[in-house]
Amino acid sequence: MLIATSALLRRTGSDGRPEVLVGLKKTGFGAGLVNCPGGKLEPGESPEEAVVREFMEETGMTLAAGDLTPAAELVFRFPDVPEWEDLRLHYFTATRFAGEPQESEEFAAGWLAEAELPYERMWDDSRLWLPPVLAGEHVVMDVTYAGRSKVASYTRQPSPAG
Ligand SMILES: Nc1nc2c([nH]c(=O)n2[C@H]2C[C@H](O)[C@@H](COP(=O)(O)OP(=O)(O)OP(=O)(O)O)O2)c(=O)[nH]1
Repeated sequence: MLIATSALLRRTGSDGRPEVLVGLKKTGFGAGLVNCPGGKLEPGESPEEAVVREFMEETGMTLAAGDLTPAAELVFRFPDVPEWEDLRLHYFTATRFAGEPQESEEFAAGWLAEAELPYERMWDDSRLWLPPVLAGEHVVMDVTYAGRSKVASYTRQPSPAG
């Protein structure tokens, strides 16, 4: 199983609406989809350390590991795509960070109102777990895809974190 991390940064926009940092993944797995910066763990890294490194690499933004709040533990399975390994995603939220997003070779991030998240341009699983995460719930979910892009089934476990 591959292990990856990602994080959702949250702020209040100038018009008072809640905003999140999302962007277009330009290369590699999930290229062309909108999601949050993140990536696979490197050897010896904790999930929090990987989020800090990936945000610097992909957006130029500075996060501190201690400011990351665990928000979801997600498993994605692609039984119809043998070359795609199962993936475990440690997902965090944060409201403290430094800098503004800069476009990189891998990612083009920007701030968007929560109410305008483009679920139709995101991984199909996002619509299942992101709304409860935005509502403050901790989500533990196991998702199985049919083919490469559609969710076939999922289970949500009771979350130890409440
Ligand atoms: N199904 C699903 N997968 C996601 C979401 N967000 C997210 O980052 N992922 C997965 C896709 C990727 O495996 C991983 C993103 O990182 P990546 O594979 O590009 O890893 P990396 O930056 O280390 O890239 P590379 O150097 O290996 O190209 O996390 C999501 O919302 N849903």
